[in-house]
Amino acid sequence: MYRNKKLRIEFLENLITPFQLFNEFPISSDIAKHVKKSRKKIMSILSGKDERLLVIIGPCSIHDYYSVFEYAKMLSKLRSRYRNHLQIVMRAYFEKPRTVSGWKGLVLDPEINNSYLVNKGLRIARELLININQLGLPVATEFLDTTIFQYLSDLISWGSIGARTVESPIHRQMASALPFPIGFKNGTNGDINVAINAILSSRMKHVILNQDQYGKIKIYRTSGNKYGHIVMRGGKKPNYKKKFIEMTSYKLRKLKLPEKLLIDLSHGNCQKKFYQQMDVAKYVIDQLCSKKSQIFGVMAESFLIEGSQKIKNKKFLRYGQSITDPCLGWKDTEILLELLIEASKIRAEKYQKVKRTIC
Ligand SMILES: O=C[C@H](O)[C@H](O)COP(=O)(O)O
Ligand SMILES: C=C(OP(=O)(O)O)C(=O)O
Repeated sequence: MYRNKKLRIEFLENLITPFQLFNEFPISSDIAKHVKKSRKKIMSILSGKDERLLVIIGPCSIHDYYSVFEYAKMLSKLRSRYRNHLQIVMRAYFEKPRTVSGWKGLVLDPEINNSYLVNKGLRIARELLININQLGLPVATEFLDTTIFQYLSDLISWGSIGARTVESPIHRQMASALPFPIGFKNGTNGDINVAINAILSSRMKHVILNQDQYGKIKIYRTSGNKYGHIVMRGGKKPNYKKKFIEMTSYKLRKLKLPEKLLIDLSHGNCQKKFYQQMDVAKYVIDQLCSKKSQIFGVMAESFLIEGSQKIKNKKFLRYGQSITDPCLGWKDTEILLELLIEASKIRAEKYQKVKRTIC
């Protein structure tokens, strides 16, 4: 085995190229059209042309193909039923940023045993992304390793830069290259300014070093992404309440940035108590119904079975339950979406009334 004694590294194996993976799992023209359309719809919601509520929902992380695909099939039915009022996008998170250490997600370690079969992880992720999109369900993911986006981003409609990487220039620069809206989380300590700086930075052109389809490292100029926005995810304390929304809006307004906010019902906002996502949702719904709000969407963590389980041998894991943050179960997911659809309807009615009065 190759070891470079001058560096603290040990060679494991060659990474497949994006070209190899695209050949094994090509995107059909129908799926490409669906992704393009979904991105446009999210952009329209962000620019205020589309009044529907954006709902980004799904497991905290993906560790198993079958349970996630079962969840996707159930969610896609609700997406069709609620399409007039909600734009539902499924969370499919394959990379997990850790506060200190822990399982790094399906792409890095698909066997969940520190074997780091990254090529296998990429293949599973791409196949799953194709099949979820095939259901007509757009997909959201977090981009963590700056190499990975070349393999999967053609199948993504909304991306996230997480609370642990939002201050990283490299991640902001990567966001400036991505052709879809990006949600920047506030920092884990609750700092909003790091996310606002990320929005500003990702709107600019940058130069990045990255591989091409054949694995050759190139120097690229990015064109900037005008669809960056903030995701309020709380910190040590929640930040979904009115005073935080108003304060963040004010900061955005002063910088002439769109006053558009997405509320993460989970993470610091539910203080990792999964059921509190429902309480956060009820508060946000009140906000949505009471006046024309800056909130254009919400994010929730949900899976087939509520809660979470400890990581153990893959064979003994409970089917459909998170191995990272605890999630709402399917029943509560249905209830949550019903609540959100009511809020979206009330909001749309009010908006129509205002429009009619103006006319
Ligand atoms: O979203 C998942 C987790 O909150 C994130 O990966 C951090 O996890 P950790 O604090 O358990 O490492
Ligand atoms: C890791 C996540 O969130 P955050 O960066 O807000 O902790 C997540 O959404 O899975």
